[in-house]
Formats: sequence, C-alpha cells, structure tokens
Amino acid sequence: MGDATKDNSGPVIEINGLRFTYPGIDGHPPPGSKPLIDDFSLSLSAGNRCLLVGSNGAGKTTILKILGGKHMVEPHMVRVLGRSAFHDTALTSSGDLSYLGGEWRREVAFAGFDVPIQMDVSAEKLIFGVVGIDPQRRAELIKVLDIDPSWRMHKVSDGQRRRVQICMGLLKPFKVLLLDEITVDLDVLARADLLRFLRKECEERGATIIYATHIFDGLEEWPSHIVYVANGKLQLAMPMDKVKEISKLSLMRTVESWLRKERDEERKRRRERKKSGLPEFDDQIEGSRVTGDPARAAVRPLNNGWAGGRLHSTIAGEENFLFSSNRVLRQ
Ligand SMILES: Nc1ncnc2c1ncn2[C@@H]1O[C@H](COP(=O)(O)OP(=O)(O)OP(=O)(O)O)[C@@H](O)[C@H]1O
Repeated sequence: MGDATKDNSGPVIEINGLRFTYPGIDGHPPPGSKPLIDDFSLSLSAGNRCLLVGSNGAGKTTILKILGGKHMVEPHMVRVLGRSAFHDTALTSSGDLSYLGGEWRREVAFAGFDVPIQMDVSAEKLIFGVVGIDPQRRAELIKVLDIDPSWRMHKVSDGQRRRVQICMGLLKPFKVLLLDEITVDLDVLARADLLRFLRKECEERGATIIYATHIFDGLEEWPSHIVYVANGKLQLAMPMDKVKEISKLSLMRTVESWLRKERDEERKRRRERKKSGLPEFDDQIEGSRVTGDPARAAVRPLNNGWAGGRLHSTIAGEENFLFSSNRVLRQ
C-alpha cells in the first residue's frame, strides 16, 4: 500500500451486498433456492494484489466471473472502475478489465473470433494479431514468458501453450485483472517471472489484481491482501501484513488452517444432522447453495485462531482490514 502510483480517487472494485444464484433452464433462479453467493461485500483500491482463497466449490470462480461481467447482477451490487461490469461492455472491450480463466483456458481471441488455442498457427501470428498494442509491452511479455514466436500452437506443450495465452491476455495494459488459476501448467521459473511481472504492474501502474488459486508456491510475498470465501460468503479480507502479524504460520499453512477448520465444522454439522435423523448432505438445487436447511443458511462464526481484530467494512483504505460482515469470523 502507499504506492506512488496509487489512485486515491475511490475504490476500483466495489462489491455491495452481492447475491447471486445461477439461473435454471428457464433463466430464473430455481424456486426455493438460496443464493449461492450471499451478502458479499468487498472493496479494493488501485494497486491492490488480492489473493482469493477458499475450498473447492466455495464460489471463487463465480465471484470472479461476476466481476468480469460474465453473469448479470444488479448494477449497484458490483462496480468495477465505477461501472457495471455486466452492463458496460466497453469495460472489457477496452482492455481496462481483463478476466483470464474459465473458457479462456481453451480458447483465444483471434481475428475477431474465439478459436481453440490448440490450432495450427504460430505463437507470433497470435500475439502480433492483437492490434493496438505497445510494441515495448509486447516485447517485455514475450521475454517474461520466455516465448519462442515460432512455436506452433498444435505442437507445443500445455505449459508453452499456456504462456502464449497468458501473454495475449496481458497485452493490453489492464486496470483490473481477474485471474482464475491460470498458472497450473507453468514451470516454477515461468510462474515466478509472471508473478513478478504482475506485481510490477500493480506497483508501477496502479493496476488491481484478484488472483484465485490453490497453488501457494512462491506466493508468500506476492499478495497485498487476502480474501477468504467459504460457502459463497466472505469470511475474511485483510492486508497481508496484518495476516503476518496475527499468524506465525506460512501463507499456505495459514490458509490450510482456515480450510481445515471449515471442513471440521462442516463434518460436525453433518454428523449432527445424521444424528437427528436428517440426511447427512444438504439437498442441492442446481445453481444454488442449499435449500430446506436453515441451520446451514445461517451464518456460523468461524474461529480461525486469529488474535482479535477490529472489524471494518472496506479494505480499500490504507489501514483498514475487515470482514464483510460483523456477523462473520468474530472472536
Ligand atoms: N454454471 C453453473 N450452474 C450451476 N451451479 C454452478 C455453476 N457453476 C458453478 N456452480 C456451483 O457453484 C458453486 C461454486 O462454484 P465455483 O466454481 O464458483 O467454486 P470455486 O470456489 O471456484 O471452486 P474451485 O476451487 O473448485 O474452482 C459450486 O457448488 C458449483 O457446483
């Protein structure tokens, strides 16, 4: 925090009481469903590098897709650069907002179309096919990702193909970048160099990045903030220096302790359900979290062994660290 380039004019990303349910086949939330994402609020500033963590199915991808304008929510619930990501398509077409994840893993934009990344074409043709790019930035990315422009995309390895894709996704100087686990195929060096480049983008240009991942190698010093989501609810959002103050464990061990606690509580809840004659697992309604289970729907405070901290409603500010809701994670 406190970067010279930091734009203090207001939050770059604002999530206000977000609720979301995947629509059913009729385009509406299934009757009786509870929101998959519920009461989720978060605020990030220019220059923030935010690590988004949570167990499988916690809702990380869904949140990133909503921020990336891929799912419709009410405009006031999600503001990116002061605009609605879903309704203002110029946000993504301009390159100000970039989302790398999901379908992006299989396809790449080429000559105005989304084409399979594994087609018979050279890396050079793909990379230089993106128009209006600063040649210096392009050259830097090719170097950072150690790309040989003569690679044929149908013949290279998964990791090499991924490097080309990442390069293409980063060519435009984004203001907000949403990364949904894009580094799985990268070797240790490529990943380290990419993380360094991304950090520089935040520090020098004031870009804001949210990165969802399960891979913690080399991440210890990368994030400026960490956000932990469980069952579609924000559990914790905090600057990394505060995390380090209150947890003596490594980043990976810290996150592991949160997820272990969450899983233990979930198992306990299931045992209790079973004991009282209820089905062990919740009923699932497609696109929603659960139904018919008020116990699960209620917010259960987690105790992750944190020393007491003040609860705030935003992390956009310098000193703030917060939990989205005072009901959550209270000591
Ligand atoms: N298109 C969809 N329609 C209905 N439900 C979905 C859809 N996509 C995801 N879900 C459900 O939403 C929940 C959250 O999924 P999401 O992909 O956001 O989790 P995640 O935290 O990214 O998980 P992971 O770490 O495994 O990638 C899951 O229970 C999943 O089954």
